[in-house]
Amino acid sequence: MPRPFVSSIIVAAGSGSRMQAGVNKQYLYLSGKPVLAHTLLAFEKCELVDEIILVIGKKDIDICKEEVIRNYKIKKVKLLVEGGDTRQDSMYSGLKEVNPKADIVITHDGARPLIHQNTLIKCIEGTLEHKATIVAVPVKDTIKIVDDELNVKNTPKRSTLWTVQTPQTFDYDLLMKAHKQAVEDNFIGTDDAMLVERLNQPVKIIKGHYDNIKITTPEDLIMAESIIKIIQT
Ligand SMILES: Nc1ccn([C@@H]2O[C@H](COP(=O)(O)OP(=O)(O)OP(=O)(O)O)[C@@H](O)[C@H]2O)c(=O)n1
Ligand SMILES: C[C@](O)(CO)[C@H](O)COP(=O)(O)O
Repeated sequence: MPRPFVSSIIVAAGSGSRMQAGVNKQYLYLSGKPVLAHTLLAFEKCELVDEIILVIGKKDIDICKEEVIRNYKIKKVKLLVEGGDTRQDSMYSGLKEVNPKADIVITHDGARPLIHQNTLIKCIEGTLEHKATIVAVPVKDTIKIVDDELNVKNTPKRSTLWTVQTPQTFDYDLLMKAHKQAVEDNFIGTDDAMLVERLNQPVKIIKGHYDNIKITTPEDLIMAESIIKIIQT
């Protein structure tokens, strides 16, 4: 089989309200580089990735071009796309701009800067076989289902629970079909896999790493700094 064309969509157009930084969290500095530079450099370095569609907020165009793309010489970014109101809207805006010759689309949060190279490779190779793969790690805590008044309703079996991250990687046509169907049904999900699951398409887990954290609240930045120090020693 010829080498597949792999497009990546990186969404970085959120408001970062839980970070309360006054600037989009993707431009906060982590170990001397903007968070988004770490994320983009991982995709730039991966030989299996052919292009990056980067979805950003309108107000971030200058900072993104100057402080990230130009400073860190990110050559694979084919297009900057303006994001939407929800993560799903942003992703769909990016998906519409993917090179139509793409076989596989690998989606990722701009706010997950610690993605490992071996995970990217496992995602792409796994998707050639399974059409839909998502990175996840087994849940370590006991999880409770609760009602609106915080009464515990039940305790699911922990061995069936996994915490889902990104990348989430799909056959291009499948992901496009899933997003179009979600728009038609007015369905909003918190990850791309939910849209694919609605089509009754099996989704396979790729076991990832606990340190692929999403920078969401201020303590996540401190944690990410510590993880980078450990990796570098
Ligand atoms: N309308 C949106 C919302 C989210 N995202 C992106 O989706 C990823 C995951 O979202 P999250 O970390 O929850 O980001 P925010 O929505 O920015 O955070 P918050 O909920 O704290 O406002 C982030 O890289 C974020 O930039 C996006 O591109 N467009
Ligand atoms: C896609 C995701 O990162 C998987 O964990 C997550 O669902 C994004 O959700 P958020 O509400 O935008 O943080």
